[in-house]
Amino acid sequence: MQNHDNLINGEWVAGQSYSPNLNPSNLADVLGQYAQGDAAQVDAAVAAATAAFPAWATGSVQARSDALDKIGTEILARKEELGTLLAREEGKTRAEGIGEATRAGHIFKFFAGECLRLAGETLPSVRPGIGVEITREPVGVVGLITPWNFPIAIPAWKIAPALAFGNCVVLKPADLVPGCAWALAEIISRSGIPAGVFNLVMGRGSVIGNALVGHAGIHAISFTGSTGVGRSIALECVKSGKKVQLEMGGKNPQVVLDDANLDQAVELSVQSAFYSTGQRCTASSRLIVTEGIYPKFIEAMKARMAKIKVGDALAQGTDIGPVSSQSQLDQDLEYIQIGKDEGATLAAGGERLKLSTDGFYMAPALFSESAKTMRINKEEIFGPVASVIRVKDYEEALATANDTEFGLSAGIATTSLKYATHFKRHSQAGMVMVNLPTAGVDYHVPFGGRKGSSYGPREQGKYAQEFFTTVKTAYTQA
Ligand SMILES: NC(=O)C1=CN([C@@H]2O[C@H](COP(=O)(O)OP(=O)(O)OC[C@H]3O[C@@H](n4cnc5c(N)ncnc54)[C@H](O)[C@@H]3O)[C@@H](O)[C@H]2O)C=CC1
Ligand SMILES: O=Cc1ccc(S(=O)(=O)O)cc1
Repeated sequence: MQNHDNLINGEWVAGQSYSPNLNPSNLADVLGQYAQGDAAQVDAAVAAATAAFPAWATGSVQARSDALDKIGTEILARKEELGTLLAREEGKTRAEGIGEATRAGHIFKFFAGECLRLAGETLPSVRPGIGVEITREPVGVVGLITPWNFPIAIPAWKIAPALAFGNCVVLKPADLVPGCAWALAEIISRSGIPAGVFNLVMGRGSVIGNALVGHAGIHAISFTGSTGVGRSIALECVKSGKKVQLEMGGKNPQVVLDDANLDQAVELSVQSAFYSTGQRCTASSRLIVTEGIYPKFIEAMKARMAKIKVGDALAQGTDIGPVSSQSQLDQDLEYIQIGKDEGATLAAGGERLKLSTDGFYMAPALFSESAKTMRINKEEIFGPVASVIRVKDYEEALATANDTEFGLSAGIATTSLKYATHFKRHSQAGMVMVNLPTAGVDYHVPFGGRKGSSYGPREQGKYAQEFFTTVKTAYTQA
């Protein structure tokens, strides 16, 4: 069984101990042993990044661009292998895994271009004879803390802009899925980037994540994960004056109006509620349906859900793989019980499935007759569980959609231009979809939410420079 080490200052460094990386489709399948680092390794990684920073920050942008392009090219060339690894360690289907690896490759190539386009401004001063230049400089050494649900795309979409804009990186991936992050680090280690510019320290959040957040040598933290951890990280960062960016939970609404195309509304609801096992921050978990279409919608959803094949993530024909871990499965099943106890009707699914391999399988669940005040409609479940809320009309649908502490993505299924236009303007979400699933975003445009979903500048696209650079204003007397 291969040991996978941490990458610090260009060297592979053994962990204090090693943890097995288990396949959630088949617990008998162990992908390998992955290093558990400690606070001393975080210190060493930050020291290496600090030493590498001056040359990287002021060096050739062509060299940065070439390295990012090379990383993207290798990921794309190996997308099937990496996608298979991803499916094996996280449990999304192989097709979804290959799609995610492809996204990661495109992200590196996108930022290979972006680093050449980083622009400033020159303005006349209000005082005669003086010029003003506004430029962007890297922030410094950044800590990137990533979750388990997108094990290659989320590391990619934090690493690529960080490096493109001249920062040095310490990546701490989710303990549950270190395999893709390690494979990415291995590719980056051969890209021509100098030692210390990129470092990988695997291990527990409470050890490695905590040490990174509290480290005086870290200038900024970019985090994706749960709301509780995100908020505690933000507090620590504010105390020590670090820049911070958080992508956290969602309770994304999918509105379906009477005038919607029923087949399309059902398909996009199934896609965004249940695909990737519902483990996407952009998944729809509240299906808000006007009363004229409600009965037909419930029946059509049940019929469509009966065709979903839950199975081994690597098997041909699987639509939905397992839940990622025992604790996530326990959480999902607990919410099924909570929904029943609250009086919602379990219209389909929700049971633990025993298949031919020992994995964390459950049938996607749909609650009907649910109320917006129920816990299943207020708290992020992060599994293949959705509930339908019946509303009178568009106005009630919009108010219900916005009645949440989160605001990541929101969707509407309608053939009315009037309602679509109004929803785009009045939804309190950072990303709005018309006749499209709430999950399914492009890699080259901003990603992020409002209210409790996100904090700090947007990720992705050219907007990523807001977080990974700092602005300097320079005055010159001619
Ligand atoms: N919005 C999203 O994309 C995601 C949301 N979640 C939500 O979070 C719940 C728990 O999942 P977890 O993997 O446990 O998420 P988490 O928020 O605990 O972990 C996310 C990352 O933060 C690290 N971390 C944990 N504690 C830390 C600390 N004290 N200081 C610094 N870093 C720390 C973890 O090791 C991981 O790398 C899920 O059930 C789901 O509801 C989880 C993953 C992604
Ligand atoms: O990498 C994060 C990520 C990638 C994709 C999506 S979506 O499924 O396309 O919405 C969400 C987050």
